[in-house]
Amino acid sequence: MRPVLLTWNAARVRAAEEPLLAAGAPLMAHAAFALHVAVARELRARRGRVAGAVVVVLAGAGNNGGDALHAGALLARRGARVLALTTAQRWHDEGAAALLAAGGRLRALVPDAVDDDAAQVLAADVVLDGVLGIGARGGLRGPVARLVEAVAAARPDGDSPLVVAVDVPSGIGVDDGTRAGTVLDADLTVTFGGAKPGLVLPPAAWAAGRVEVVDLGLALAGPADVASLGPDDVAALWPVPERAAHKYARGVVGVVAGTRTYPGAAVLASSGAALAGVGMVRYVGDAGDAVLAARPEVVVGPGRVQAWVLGPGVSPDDAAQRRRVQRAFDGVLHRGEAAVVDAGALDLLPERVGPHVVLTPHAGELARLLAQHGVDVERTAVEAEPLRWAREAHDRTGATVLLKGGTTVVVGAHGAVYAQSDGPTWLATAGAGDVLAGVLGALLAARVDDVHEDPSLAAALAAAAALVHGRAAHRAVPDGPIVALAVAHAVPATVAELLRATGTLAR
Ligand SMILES: NC(=O)C1=CN([C@@H]2O[C@H](COP(=O)(O)OP(=O)(O)OC[C@H]3O[C@@H](n4cnc5c(N)ncnc54)[C@H](O)[C@@H]3O)[C@@H](O)[C@H]2O)[C@@H](O)CC1
Ligand SMILES: Nc1ncnc2c1ncn2[C@@H]1O[C@H](COP(=O)(O)OP(=O)(O)O)[C@@H](O)[C@H]1O
Ligand SMILES: [K+]
Repeated sequence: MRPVLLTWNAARVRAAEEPLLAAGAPLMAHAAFALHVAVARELRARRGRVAGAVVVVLAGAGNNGGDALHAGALLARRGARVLALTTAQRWHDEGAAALLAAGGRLRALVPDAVDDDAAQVLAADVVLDGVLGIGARGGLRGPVARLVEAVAAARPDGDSPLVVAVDVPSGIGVDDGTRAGTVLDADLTVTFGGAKPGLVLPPAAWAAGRVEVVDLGLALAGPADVASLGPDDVAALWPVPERAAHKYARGVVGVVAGTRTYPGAAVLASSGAALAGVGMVRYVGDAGDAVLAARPEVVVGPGRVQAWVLGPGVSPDDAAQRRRVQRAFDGVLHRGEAAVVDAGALDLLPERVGPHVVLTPHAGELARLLAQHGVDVERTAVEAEPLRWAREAHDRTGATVLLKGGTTVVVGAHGAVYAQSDGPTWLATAGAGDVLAGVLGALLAARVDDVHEDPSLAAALAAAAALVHGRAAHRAVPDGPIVALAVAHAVPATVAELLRATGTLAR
């Protein structure tokens, strides 16, 4: 299983490259060699051999183009028919010379015949996207932008040719995960020295395909800029009961969710918490009958808790539930109880809280929350720059922020940032967020003391909850429609599988 994927901003990668380049390390040769090995492997898997394969290299002006041209040269030496289309006024001289010496061809894109060039690209077995790398400023422009648009339009299902992005898909926001204009969606990204944030952050990450990191021996020290937890990491974060454990020691979650008229959210949030493994779930509200019918182990009524799940299904006109949410916030502010703040509780959030409070908005809710703090931003703008706005919400509230979406972004204390893409798109269904809130509540209840000791842990737990939630959806129904309660029911087996795989067993 995959361990955590760490990513570093362009400036940090460059800084780490510098001493090696100064010492004469052949980084580009190394990068290009690894790139050609990956492409050769894909070609062999697809068509049996490299010789005779048609390879188109899109080569920009910089070193990214140099990597692609050198890899093209190595493929040409193995018998591939390689054509490089240069996309700028200049190109990497050494890379171009190597390609020509190996029998490859090179010519400039024809601005007036973009459709002809697009046809060439579409007829290839593989395309190397080496237009822009970490030196990109903004998106693709000019003829290459039109070429990529034409190719994308003719390749709606991401079919042939295989697209391999060199270092990053050209034109993505390398550090912030934005997508300015058209990007050629890759099947595979071969990235050098260390992964980049844009390869895991939405929406750019969706253009990266599978990501392979080529180790260049860079000393990338200190915390990563953005991390993406893998299944391996969850076992270390998950609270596995000790032999001496009892239910109170394992943590109690208090759920303030749902109403008598809308009990569903209460059931889903309570189920998420109970099935994630917690000492006890207390439900506080008017939907106790429905909760007990679904989950007889839940205790209905107030009492001491370590963490709250506040807000799923709490409507603005339910004064009683809103009072209960506010009472819970007293415990959060004065007794250090942790909390997951979702949906209807978001507009009751105190002005300033700590990172032991995790907000779980989707993009629309985040826009509304920011509006409460005087920041005017539309939902679509949040979707275009999730990291930026999740960070803004963290800075303004002090809370850890888990922004839900196709890729979930978490921003927490001490610069902790995670991006998780674990769930199927079927997960975008009513009530799925309520289950996630419950699962996260269970983790916070069990580990609230650790969170107070290391506030950035709340972000890691939020990322772990998103990972388990996403994998539970896959397990509930592989490749098909799911309902929220089925996701909750798949959580125990999902956790068991992750713990087993790492040899972490309860004592
Ligand atoms: N420093 C090194 O020796 C290494 C660099 N490597 C490669 O080098 C890349 C970085 O190379 P560079 O610094 O040359 O940068 P890039 O190759 O990303 O591109 C820089 C060039 O593109 C132009 N440009 C920037 N944004 C543009 C836009 N939106 N439209 C059109 N043109 C634009 C710039 O003016 C410049 O000429 C990495 O991504 C990686 O692929 C690897 O070979 C590993 C070693
Ligand atoms: N395109 C998508 N692909 C995968 N997961 C998604 C996608 N869109 C949303 N999700 C996930 O689905 C869940 C939906 O939660 P939410 O919007 O809160 O719904 P609800 O409030 O009805 O429970 C979240 O976990 C979110 O990350
Ligand atoms: K590229």
